[in-house]
Amino acid sequence: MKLITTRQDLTDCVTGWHRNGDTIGVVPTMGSLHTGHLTLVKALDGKVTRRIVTVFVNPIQFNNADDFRLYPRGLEADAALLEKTGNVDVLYAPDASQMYAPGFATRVMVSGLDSMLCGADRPGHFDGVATVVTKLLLQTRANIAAFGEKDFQQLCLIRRMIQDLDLPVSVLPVPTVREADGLALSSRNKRLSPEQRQQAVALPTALKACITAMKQGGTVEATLGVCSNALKQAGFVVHYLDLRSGSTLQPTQASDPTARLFVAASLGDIRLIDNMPLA
Ligand SMILES: Nc1ncnc2c1ncn2[C@@H]1O[C@H](COP(=O)(O)OP(=O)(O)OP(=O)(O)O)[C@@H](O)[C@H]1O
Ligand SMILES: CC(C)(CO)[C@@H](O)C(=O)[O-]
Ligand code: BAL
Repeated sequence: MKLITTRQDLTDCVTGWHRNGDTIGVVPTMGSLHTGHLTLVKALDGKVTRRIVTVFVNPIQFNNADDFRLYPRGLEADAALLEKTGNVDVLYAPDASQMYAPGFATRVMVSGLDSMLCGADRPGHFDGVATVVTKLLLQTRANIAAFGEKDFQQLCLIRRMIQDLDLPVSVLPVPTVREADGLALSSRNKRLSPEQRQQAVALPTALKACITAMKQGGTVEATLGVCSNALKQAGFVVHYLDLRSGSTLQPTQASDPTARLFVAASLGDIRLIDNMPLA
């Protein structure tokens, strides 16, 4: 595996690959890699001949300076983990000056999807995501890009953006990878204290209980209320808990076959998200 940190070296590399008839898969990440990320890389098996993992903690998608400052980082450990998996050709880890030259003034905005759920909670977040993902897709010239369903709203928004901008790349969605107790793997989990880690299991547990209650005929409003209280009792501050249509993320009913339950909630200053389909 080659570590590339400049745009020019990346361009040279992918230009050579395309000339040789290779197809390229990319897994965009913010590093501090875990099994969820490795599952995204594995999902590219048999679909492409070259694989790139990008690691870039994108400053413009953070609406909270402390969240950016405290975001877990560790490029050496990330490189060692990817090296061990043996199926990554390039780890692309640009620094901020490679991505945002002085005077950088452009934003990609996906209206509608960017202002609900996490977008309402984190103003500007999805403009930052859409902008950096556009740049990473153009820089890597990827044919396929893998994204996790753990960040389901991000996945919907990126699909919309790729379609709207005619970007020549297809999206590979990957189901959420979970710990044995159900907690979705997430880089921010590394910031949880042992006590918070125990509390955190309430997140998937409450979602599952909520889904069961809705399937048994409980009204959406009442069921969400019970679930929200369970989370508060476990020590969470709940930012949103909502049932949305799986394609457009509009509010929906339990009878909708694409209905998904979405949650964002914090333990201390650590904000976690999760989602599960009803069906
Ligand atoms: N548990 C998981 N299962 C499947 N995909 C995941 C999982 N965790 C992260 N991903 C995906 O990996 C990609 C990179 O995500 P990112 O680097 O932000 O990691 P993360 O674990 O989501 O961190 P955090 O949410 O704390 O920022 C995204 O497409 C994300 O959806
Ligand atoms: C897609 C992404 C790498 C853009 O910075 C980030 O939002 C993430 O890791 O999900
Ligand atoms: N995985 C989502 C990136 C973020 O929280 O900024």
